[in-house]
Amino acid sequence: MNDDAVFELLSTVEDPDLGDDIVSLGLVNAVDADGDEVNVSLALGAPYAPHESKIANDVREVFAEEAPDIDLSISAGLPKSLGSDDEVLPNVKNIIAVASGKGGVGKSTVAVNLAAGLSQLGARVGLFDADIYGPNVPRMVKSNEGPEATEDKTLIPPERYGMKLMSMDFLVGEDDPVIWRGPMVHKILTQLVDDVDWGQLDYLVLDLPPGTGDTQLTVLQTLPLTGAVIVTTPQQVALDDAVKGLRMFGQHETPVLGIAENMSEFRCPDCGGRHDIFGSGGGRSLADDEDLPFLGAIPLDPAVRAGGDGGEPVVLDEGETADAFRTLTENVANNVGVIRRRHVQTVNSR
Ligand SMILES: Nc1ncnc2c1ncn2[C@@H]1O[C@H](COP(=O)(O)OP(=O)(O)OP(=O)(O)O)[C@@H](O)[C@H]1O
Repeated sequence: MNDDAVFELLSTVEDPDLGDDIVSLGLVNAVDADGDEVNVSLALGAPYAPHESKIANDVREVFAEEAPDIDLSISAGLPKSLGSDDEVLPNVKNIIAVASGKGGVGKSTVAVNLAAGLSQLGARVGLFDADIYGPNVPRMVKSNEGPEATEDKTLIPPERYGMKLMSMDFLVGEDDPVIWRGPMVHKILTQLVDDVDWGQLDYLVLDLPPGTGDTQLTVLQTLPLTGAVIVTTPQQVALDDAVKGLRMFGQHETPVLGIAENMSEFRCPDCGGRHDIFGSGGGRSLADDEDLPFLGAIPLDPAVRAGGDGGEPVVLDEGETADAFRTLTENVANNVGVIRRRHVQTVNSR
């Protein structure tokens, strides 16, 4: 088989999001056909995202049907020319910030379950609790041990549920009130990023503090974010604040991966009824109004709080709420993939 024949087969594989085939979109980095052996390198940027796995599977299927004798191997990754030349976190493929306009809407809960969900899919994940004023991620994953410091003062993050963890909570006592001024926020955040040995990661999930203050600004200015997930509850006050968060990311040209609606409906374990305690559908209509993806609705479920307090993310369980978190995780990963592939496509079509 020669390169042209390989390209012809590849051009029958459609991208599920971008509405064209992978060859026309420029998503084939390279083809190496040598007799019965064919290597294909695809420009995929969101490891374990279901839609990107589907693209790779579709390629395998086309070869299995049309050229069953070929020994096919597929590698995936962004072309080198597009790889980040950022000095900051060069071994981290994607950085996802989880943000909310308003406090208490479940942003940390979503960040923890998203990170655990990505890890459950098979990805290499880091979870960075950047909520310096109220770091509660360690409790939500029951991580009692802090990082270890090596001789050259690098911090080795502890691991829970396969995720590498870093939190302000490891550096200050749990009950110490933290009062940081702007420049200190900047210094501590850059240290937490630079001095930590994250290793190779597919996704680093950041739990930002609520609102649009110093920390958010510092993160936007210092970290090469892939995109942001905005968490809101369905009621109007939360939605109004979520819009402010959206605008902040817009001003810094950070893509928004979508809107997640938390504490959606309450499923009463006693009467079996469904109650909209904070209203309903607000997250979805915000997403529609802003022309952004809706990532999913997480029910108001006592198991979520118990999971948070008990240190076991609900996404790792069974049931409807766990399924809702899994759907959210998959949608986030798929949208990371869309951002990555669209970038490849744009650069290729220049
Ligand atoms: N879907 C849910 N069902 C039930 N309880 C929830 C749900 N989501 C979050 N909670 C609970 O609500 C509380 C607040 O959640 P969380 O700490 O994640 O919010 P936050 O937006 O990160 O808050 P902060 O503003 O302090 O950063 C926690 O006790 C959490 O367990």
